[in-house]
Amino acid sequence: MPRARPDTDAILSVEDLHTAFFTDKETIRAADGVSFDIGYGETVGIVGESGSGKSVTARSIMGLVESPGKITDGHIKYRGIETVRKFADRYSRSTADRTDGDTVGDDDFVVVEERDADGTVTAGYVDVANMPENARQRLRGSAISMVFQDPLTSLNPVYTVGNQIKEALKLHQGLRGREATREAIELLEAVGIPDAPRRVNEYPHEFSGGMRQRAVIATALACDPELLICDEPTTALDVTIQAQILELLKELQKERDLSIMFITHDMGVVAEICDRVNVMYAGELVERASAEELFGNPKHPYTQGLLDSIPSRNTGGDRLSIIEGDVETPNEPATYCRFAPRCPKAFDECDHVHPVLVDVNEANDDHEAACLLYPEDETQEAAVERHRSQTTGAEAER
Ligand SMILES: Nc1ncnc2c1ncn2[C@@H]1O[C@H](COP(=O)(O)OP(=O)(O)OP(=O)(O)O)[C@@H](O)[C@H]1O
Ligand code: NI
Repeated sequence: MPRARPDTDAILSVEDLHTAFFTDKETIRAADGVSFDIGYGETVGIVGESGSGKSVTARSIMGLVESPGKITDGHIKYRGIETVRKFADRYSRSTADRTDGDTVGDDDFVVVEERDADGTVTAGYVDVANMPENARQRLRGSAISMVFQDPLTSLNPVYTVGNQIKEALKLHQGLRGREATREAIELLEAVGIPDAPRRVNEYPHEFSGGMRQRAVIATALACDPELLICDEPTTALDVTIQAQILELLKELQKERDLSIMFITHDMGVVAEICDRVNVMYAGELVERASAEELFGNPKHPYTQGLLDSIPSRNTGGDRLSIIEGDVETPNEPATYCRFAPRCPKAFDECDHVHPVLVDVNEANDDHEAACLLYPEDETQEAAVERHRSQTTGAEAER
């Protein structure tokens, strides 16, 4: 059951997202029923091993899923009010004669929930999952902006760093000429690039790895986003530089009131930057909690395994243990626990019942795990029954 929380707390709500790749050989259910929220000004982590579906989830939000991939079901509700207003003016039907609380119907991707007395939209959302491509293009890189792992894929080697930032400024804020140059320099300074007035005229290859990633972040900020999606932004960098970039993101978040979705496979990085964490496995979220709670009190055997595998300083950086085996590719709808084959705590039912996210116990309503062991204060039988009934219920609805 999704937690009751006023909608307006979240700038982004992903609801039962299904994104699949249809290849000749197989269907890969890369995001298979993913739901989570990102609150205003919050940093939310998505963590999991390679192939668990983190990037596909991010690309779905950005409207960047490429063929043979497709969002097949679910909603991605973006509530940034400026954006909703812009889209409501442009796309929604007969906005003028709609009253408070009125929506434009289920199929529409702009939903206005509230207007004030003079008709200004005060609440609503655009549904990225159900947007036509032309609308998606307008959204992309404006309200939501993305920083990828490899800065070289985001920067074009034949243009100066400054020109790339200026291009974004022109596109999204209509700035040109000297005004744009001044703003580009300011952005480079904001991301901690020294000697910005000179470096603005340099090419990406003249920047070091860390400086390049700073330049990418500056470019992402050029459209003045409310939500920044970072997909492993520090993975290619050495530890010292990584720490600096994380510091920078924290500062920028405070200064610009950014919401951040942060993707990583590194639990150490999660601990460093995230307020809340979603743990992903084979296309599904298997645990979520505040970062403090997740690290202090991990409940899902997969999360416990991930935490045990954090390289420890005490062991000279050696991994304490690793989870044996690989993430399975989700080809079929899950009718069992996808982690069971690797799980040290698996029992018979894990092969036959699909676990759904449930509160881990009565006392804790902000910590959920998708594992038949929970709620832990119920008998094992009752817990299994709860998962069984919720899965069949959800399936029947479809
Ligand atoms: N373009 C594509 N065509 C076919 N399958 C794809 C494509 N992109 C991703 N997938 C599949 O979707 C699944 C999830 O991939 P995704 O890139 O989201 O994983 P990830 O969690 O981001 O992993 P990593 O940590 O390695 O970046 C994988 O099985 C992957 O093979
Ligand atoms: Ni990825």
